Amino acid sequence: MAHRLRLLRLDGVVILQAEELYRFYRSGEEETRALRGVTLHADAGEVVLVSGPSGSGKSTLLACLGGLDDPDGGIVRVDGHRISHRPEAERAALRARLVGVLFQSGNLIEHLTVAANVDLAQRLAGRRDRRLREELLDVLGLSARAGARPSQLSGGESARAGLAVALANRPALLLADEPTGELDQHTEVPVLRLIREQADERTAVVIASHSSAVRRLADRVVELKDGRAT
Ligand SMILES: Nc1ncnc2c1ncn2[C@@H]1O[C@H](COP(=O)(O)OP(=O)(O)OP(=O)(O)O)[C@@H](O)[C@H]1O
Repeated sequence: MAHRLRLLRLDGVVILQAEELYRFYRSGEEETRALRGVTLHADAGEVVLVSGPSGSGKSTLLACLGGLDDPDGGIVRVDGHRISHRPEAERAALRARLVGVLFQSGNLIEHLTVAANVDLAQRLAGRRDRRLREELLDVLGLSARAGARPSQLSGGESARAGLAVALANRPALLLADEPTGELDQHTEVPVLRLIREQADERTAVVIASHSSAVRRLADRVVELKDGRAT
């Protein structure tokens, strides 16, 4: 099985194409050059780790890749669709359909149950797939917690519920910013296993992380330094 999946990963279908991204933050006379010409590609089935010191631009890069932020220069394409340089509503619609986003700040809506959070992610993409929802909750060990609200979840359960939401539409691209940052080694394992399995289903995965377990999982590492990829 592992062999077959490894072969699938080698066929080089480019899912993410980010070319020469620039992002500057300005406030008064101050200018922070968060991204200075970053180019990054990810293939179907590939897990790319974005690594680098604090402030090197990792979160800014991931936000631009998922259309949460718009770069000042350069272009981002996901599965052939340009997601950069569009009005926010268009970026949001493309993101809902093509990109799963798992950020540390959380992607769960507090007043909705875990199941309703997954449903909402599907509705935003114009879909409804109860079976996939049940499958995700089952694989993530959350079936018994489907009716719980985010505030009632442990840290590990929250991370897994966030992943269920990120994967609710079988995204072409999964972006994760420190997905296991608040987890201990024990709870990190199932989250990373599911990310690997998702990649094996041909999703391209880009993860920003300091975790050595994520580094071991990655097929490729891109180092960021002062807004540049080295
Ligand atoms: N909204 C913002 N306004 C102004 N400057 C910002 C903003 N967001 C990020 N920056 C600056 O841009 C640079 C890159 O920040 P970013 O958060 O992308 O780095 P990072 O590598 O993700 O850091 P960390 O590992 O600490 O999360 C930093 O100098 C940061 O202070």
